[in-house]
Amino acid sequence: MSPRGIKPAPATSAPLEPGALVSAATEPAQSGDPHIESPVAYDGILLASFGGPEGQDDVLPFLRNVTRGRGIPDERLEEVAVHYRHHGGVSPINDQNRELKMALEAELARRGVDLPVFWGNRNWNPYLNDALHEAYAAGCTKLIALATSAYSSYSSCRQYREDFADALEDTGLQGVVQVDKVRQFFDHPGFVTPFIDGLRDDLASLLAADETLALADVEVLFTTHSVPTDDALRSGARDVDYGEGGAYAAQHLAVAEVVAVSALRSLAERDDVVARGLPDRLNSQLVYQSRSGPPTQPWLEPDINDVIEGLPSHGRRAVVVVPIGFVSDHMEVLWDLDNEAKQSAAEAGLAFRRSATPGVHASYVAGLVDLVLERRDGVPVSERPALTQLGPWFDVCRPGCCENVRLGFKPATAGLQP
Ligand SMILES: CC1=C(CCC(=O)O)c2cc3nc(cc4[nH]c(cc5[nH]c(cc1n2)c(C)c5CCC(=O)O)c(CCC(=O)O)c4C)C(CCC(=O)O)=C3C
Ligand SMILES: [Fe+2]
Repeated sequence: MSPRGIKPAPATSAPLEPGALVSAATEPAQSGDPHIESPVAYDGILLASFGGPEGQDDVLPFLRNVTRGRGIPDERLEEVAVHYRHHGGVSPINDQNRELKMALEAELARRGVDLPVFWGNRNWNPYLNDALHEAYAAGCTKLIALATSAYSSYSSCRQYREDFADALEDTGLQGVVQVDKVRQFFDHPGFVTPFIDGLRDDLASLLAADETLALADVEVLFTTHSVPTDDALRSGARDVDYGEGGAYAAQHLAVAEVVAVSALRSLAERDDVVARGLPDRLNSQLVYQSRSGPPTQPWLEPDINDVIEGLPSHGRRAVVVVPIGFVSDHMEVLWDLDNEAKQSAAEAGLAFRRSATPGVHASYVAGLVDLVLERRDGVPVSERPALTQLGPWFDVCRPGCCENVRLGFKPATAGLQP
């Protein structure tokens, strides 16, 4: 799929202060400019991820890391641990990142780009501290980070930036090593294309498996991680109203629309599909999964399982779940979708497909390299690919971006303070 709609910034729905786009960037991440349009001599890539346990003995220490500072008792953590216990205490996420690192290295080599990749996690081995030590030992002091998280929210944006600042302090490398971060890439064609391909293939496969089924009988559920509504409202930039659910929801809704329209357009080229009747639009909606936190705390809704349960009363006979919030098949996908959502669909008598995540899809890997090079080379904003009106997102996070009021202010790299 070729990138459609490469268009000039600024985004209509994310107004900036007057003059904010006039870029005279000499100072990368400390600049007041949201986009850096002059080259920066990065000498390494920091692949930053969540991390996960790799055996039963790792599970509790890992969960204590994830929830540190929030005083959650071990017996409550054991409830969450069930998902990991069931899979031998092993999260698939680390192997997925090992594969991604190798795929990035291969793509960089193919393009003749001489940038080493250092991998570090927020919550498990290898930690961000390890990656920074490794980078510094290799002589690298200007790092551009790729976090395995595409959207704007505390968990998917700011928490990474805070943890970079923390790791720089821990390692004594503050002021020695610079850590910038590529823009949130929710609407980058490299990230979106695998979902379009996946939805197209899953719809075609549902039709092939049941000759009485039409596209009008199918509901497409675009799913992402629920977050506290407080966090969602503060996602993006302070002083910009992105509507209910903040930038987090707005970005997902915009991506869902692109994926639905593009998959349908691509199915319209297939005679076997057209013969079964082509609707003007797919039936689709955005749903949320994997909520945690106390029941009294509002999180984004509706929950995917509640929605699946109600689908038969709307005449649906099949469901395709498209995990647009996730970059790979980690535990949230394996447990909450391939296990729970699939079960909900079976109970509702619905045929079920779960679309692929980007993983190491060639377009995703190439897109991540493009994101690094657009910063290294200072590609003008008008030439950066973005499939929604919200992007291309900021290189330098705006003041207050994705802040967390419960945890309070913490220093962060790659953005403007506070
Ligand atoms: C938006 C978002 C993403 C998507 C972006 C991205 O992909 O990064 C994500 C990813 C992930 N979340 C993961 C695991 C966990 N997340 C937790 C807790 C939480 N996540 C949240 C949000 C998100 N999380 C939130 C708001 C909380 C509550 C914390 C609070 O109350 O402030 C907890 C604690 C226990 C619990 O609360 O359930 C665990 C164990 C794993 C690893 C999976 C594996 O091992 O394969 C991954 C990739
Ligand atoms: Fe999470």
